[in-house]
Amino acid sequence: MDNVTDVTVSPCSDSAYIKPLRVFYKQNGVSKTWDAVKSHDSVCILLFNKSTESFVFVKQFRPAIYIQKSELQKHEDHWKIDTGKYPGELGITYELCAGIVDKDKNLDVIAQEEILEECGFQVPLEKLQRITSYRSGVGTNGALQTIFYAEVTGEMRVTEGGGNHHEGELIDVVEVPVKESRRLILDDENVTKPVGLMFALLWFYENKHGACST
Ligand SMILES: O=c1ccn([C@@H]2O[C@H](COP(=O)(O)OP(=O)(O)O[C@H]3O[C@H](CO)[C@@H](O)[C@H](O)[C@H]3O)[C@@H](O)[C@H]2O)c(=O)[nH]1
Ligand SMILES: [Mg+2]
Repeated sequence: MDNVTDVTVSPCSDSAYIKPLRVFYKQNGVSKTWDAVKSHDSVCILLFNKSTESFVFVKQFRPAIYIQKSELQKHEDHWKIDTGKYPGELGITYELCAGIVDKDKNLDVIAQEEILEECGFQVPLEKLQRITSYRSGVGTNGALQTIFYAEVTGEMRVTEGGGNHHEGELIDVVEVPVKESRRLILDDENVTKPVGLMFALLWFYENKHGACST
């Protein structure tokens, strides 16, 4: 998964996923501009496997994280990244199972499909608990992310997960015992992760921890 080579970066104006835009406006009569990205909303799910008393996370290579941690070298109209100096592992993250809202379906249905596709569990809709929603960014991208919680068991696992291979998704499913996960909230800054994962764990320890035996 971290065997990333031949990295080239170019400007982007015709994406199916994002729209980089420049906003012109007046605030209290003063002219201003702001550069922002319009993108899909998303869902994510904290999955707790009761059979193993572990959280089910996904690990994947994230180009956005990788370019942020690397140095872009200009070559005419594009950039290159030296993968000898900046190896692919820089872009590997631990995340909640998550997916973009790019279909006209209810959020819980999208979450259910994402759990099956990425983690291999068949979860009935009534087992999905909506926790809350929040803006995933405020400076450049204000998309809405809705977070769910679901408890699963070994019997609910129907595939190995791993993402949609037709779309080229390459996802490792990792289970981290509840006992070891607390360090992901504050202590382990070397694990690259989104704030939603940290929030979800705090929510679990605050609201659910008494429900399991650890
Ligand atoms: O530029 C792109 C963007 C997406 N894809 C494809 O689209 C899929 C999208 O996957 P999906 O699982 O639906 O969404 P995520 O990439 O997991 O992103 C969601 O989950 C992330 C983790 O919470 C959030 O940061 C994002 O905002 C949210 O959209 C990818 O796997 C690719 O197959 C591309 O090929 N190129
Ligand atoms: Mg995803």
